[in-house]
Amino acid sequence: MPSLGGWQMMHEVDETTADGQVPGHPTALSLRMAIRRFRPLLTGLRWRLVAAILCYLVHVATTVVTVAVFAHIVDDVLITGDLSALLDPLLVWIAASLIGAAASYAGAVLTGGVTEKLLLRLRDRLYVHTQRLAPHARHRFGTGDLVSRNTSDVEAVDSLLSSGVVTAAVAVVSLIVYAVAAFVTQWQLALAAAILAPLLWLIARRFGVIVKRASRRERSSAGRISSLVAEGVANAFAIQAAGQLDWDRRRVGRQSRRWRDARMSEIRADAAFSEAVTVVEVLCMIAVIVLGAWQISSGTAELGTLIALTGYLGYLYPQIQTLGGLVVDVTAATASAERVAQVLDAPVGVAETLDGDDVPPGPVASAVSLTLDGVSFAYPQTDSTVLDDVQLDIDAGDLVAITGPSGAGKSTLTYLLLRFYDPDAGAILLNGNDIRTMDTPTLRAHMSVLHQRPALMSGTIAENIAFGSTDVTREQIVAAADLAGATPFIRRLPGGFDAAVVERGDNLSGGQQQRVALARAFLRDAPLLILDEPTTGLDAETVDEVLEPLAKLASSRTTVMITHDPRVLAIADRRIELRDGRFHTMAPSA
Ligand SMILES: Nc1ncnc2c1ncn2[C@@H]1O[C@H](COP(=O)(O)OP(=O)(O)OP(=O)(O)O)[C@@H](O)[C@H]1O
Repeated sequence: MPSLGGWQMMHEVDETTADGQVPGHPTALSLRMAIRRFRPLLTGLRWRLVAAILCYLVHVATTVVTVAVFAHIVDDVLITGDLSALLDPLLVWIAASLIGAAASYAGAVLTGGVTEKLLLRLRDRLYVHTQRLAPHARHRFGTGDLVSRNTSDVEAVDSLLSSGVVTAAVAVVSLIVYAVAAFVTQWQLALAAAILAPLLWLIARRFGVIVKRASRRERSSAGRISSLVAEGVANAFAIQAAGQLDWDRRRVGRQSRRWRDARMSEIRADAAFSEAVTVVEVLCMIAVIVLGAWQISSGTAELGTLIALTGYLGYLYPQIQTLGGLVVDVTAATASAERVAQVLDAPVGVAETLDGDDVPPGPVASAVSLTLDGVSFAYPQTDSTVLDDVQLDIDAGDLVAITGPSGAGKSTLTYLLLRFYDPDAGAILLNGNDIRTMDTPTLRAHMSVLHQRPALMSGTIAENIAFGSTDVTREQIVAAADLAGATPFIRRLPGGFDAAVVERGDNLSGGQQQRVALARAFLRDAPLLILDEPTTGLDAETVDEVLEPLAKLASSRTTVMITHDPRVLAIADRRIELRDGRFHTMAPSA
């Protein structure tokens, strides 16, 4: 495993800059760029958005009708006292309200459908990309931060597209409709009301910038909190055993306070924006009422006209407010869009993995030889060579043990074999074929990997054994467990093969976990076995128990085994030490 420096363990690492950007992830997006970037997600959904907008416009039209009807009732019924003229406008009012309600409902359902579909698409794309990140890119983000980007940040992107687009389109068109209705009703009063409207727009733009800066810091802090919590939960026992609960609490607390400060900036800007808008609105209304009262007193306007105009303005101002709020919200959401884009822009293991999505594993050779031919490698954006022109030939069926000091590059070698990276120079050959010429799923179908800590998932024992194999029967699962010597302990579990395994297999002992992983490798039956410290952390007795099935598994396969354990080294055909970027053959007794 890549070593985690002591400094990192003891000090909180926060790479966030003052405005919430993370160095090394420089994807800064303006609102327009963010929309352009994610717009392809709307493919095939645009007509639904248009339909939703049309529905909302029908709703707007019905509100215009109801205001006009009310003005008519004031002038022709309430002022004149002619009750016989009341029925027709009332019927129109009721009909318009019913149509408006139905249209608004349809608009909400259509928008919701688009939103959910869009979220589904983005979540899927982001998660697949996250899972395929090159190891160095994954480490740079941190687990918790990636979780946060895959959950809350993804949702925020939606406000840029589906609901944002609908809300903006509806607000703009409604604004035009209400403004036209207001101008038709009484243009002088409408003009007085319109004079202050651009001020609202300027206020929204200004607050948008402030909120975006705060949102960036808030999102980045939220991601950092997720990372610290994920790390803390995973290391809870070690933290308590080392008496570091307080230290752990303090570092989460520090980040929580940063988050709170960023949230307070957002809250202050949001509240100030809302109040500024209200003040401007009140000024507009006062202007209209003063001017309207003067016109009525001088006989140039009727009461119904003034009521209709204030009615239209009553509908119009919320639209301006919505648009202004949208500018603020959507600008803030670009902070999340940036974080999602940063992951999507980060490098994956090898480019071919993305294209290999649906490629079924091709025919897998039953035996493979492995050659490292002058392989050199340095991690991207570093200049320290990990592997330097290494040469290795392993015949089909041989077991080669690789040892070497910490940081020598043993785990890196497994990354290269699995093609999370390609060598900078030289080639890795499987049966004489450069692995770069194979599609990644087929290449990986040739391999079983066993880690020091087996990758168990929540599910049942049987599901965990079957992980990585397709179309397997219960009999095959049991047979694999027999070969791994796992059946006795599995049978003792309540539920046997259907017993529950919790996240990371934490309800099984280290030896039991390793045997489930061995059973998994037996079942997968791949010709190349990669073992990365398979017995580290196991006591001597458990190592003895695991050793026999391990040797059995390796006996019919080509095996690369990273280990320092002398008992495990003893079963190897050859031992090689990786030191200073080169392989050094060790004497059999070493
Ligand atoms: N993601 C990464 N980005 C940059 N450098 C890395 C990365 N992962 C590992 N390294 C560096 O590459 C070198 C080899 O690391 P690697 O994890 O392969 O060593 P190792 O032999 O497996 O060590 P250990 O036995 O301690 O697990 C180390 O110097 C390490 O710091």
